[in-house]
Amino acid sequence: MTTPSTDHRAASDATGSGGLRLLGITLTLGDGDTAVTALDDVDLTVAPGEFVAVVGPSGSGKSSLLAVAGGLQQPTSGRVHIAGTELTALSDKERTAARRRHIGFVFQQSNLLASLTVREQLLLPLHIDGRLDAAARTRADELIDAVGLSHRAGSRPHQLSGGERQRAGLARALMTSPAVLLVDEPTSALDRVRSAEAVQLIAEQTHERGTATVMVTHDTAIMDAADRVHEMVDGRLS
Ligand SMILES: Nc1ncnc2c1ncn2[C@@H]1O[C@H](COP(=O)(O)OP(=O)(O)OP(=O)(O)O)[C@@H](O)[C@H]1O
Repeated sequence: MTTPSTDHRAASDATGSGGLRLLGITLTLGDGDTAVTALDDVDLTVAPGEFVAVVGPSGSGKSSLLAVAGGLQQPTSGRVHIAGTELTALSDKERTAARRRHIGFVFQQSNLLASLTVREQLLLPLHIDGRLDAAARTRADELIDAVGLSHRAGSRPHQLSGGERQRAGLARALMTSPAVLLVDEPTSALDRVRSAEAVQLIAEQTHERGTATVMVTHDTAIMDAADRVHEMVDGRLS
């Protein structure tokens, strides 16, 4: 039997200095006759500073992959390592804390808080962590500018278009420079120019800040911007 310290070393070795690693991930959803193998023995390593795109038909398991990689869903078997920690070995409470600290999510539904302005959405996570300083405020303003929302910094979600809400969600996810960034089809509500800008921003932040980024997409322009493209078919990644 290994000691906790040995386990920790093993976890660090699996990801080097950070990044994301999925090892032998299987996810079965539903029971009995209706059981579906959403993920079938998936291995994926994304190094810090690497931008990986995952493409595949509807129902192939792409959203399940992001949910497991981000600790939102425990796999049926296999291990997830993020930033030197084995996410799948943590308690629910520890996993929630690790998720807040290390992972940025950009989902199609931006999940913005209705009562906060765009700028407040970005500052809130740092405020909760007691890390809200002048540098954080400057970074918030830079990111709001980078996603083209400077004129909307004081607006609340109901005053924004769908594309603007998505861009605010992207800026918020980048705010804490997460070790791992998980993006679900970020461009569906964006026009082509905005979409290219959003992808460019994600690629830049990935490379500059050493983020391990996984983006699920159907968009060939995004595939061109990615360092690597994997295909998902019937829960298997190739
Ligand atoms: N709660 C659930 N219970 C049973 N099966 C599920 C459940 N959620 C998803 N599935 C099934 O798991 C498989 C993978 O779904 P998933 O949402 O990961 O695919 P996807 O590639 O993201 O699809 P899309 O591109 O349409 O969003 C599908 O066959 C889906 O029907």
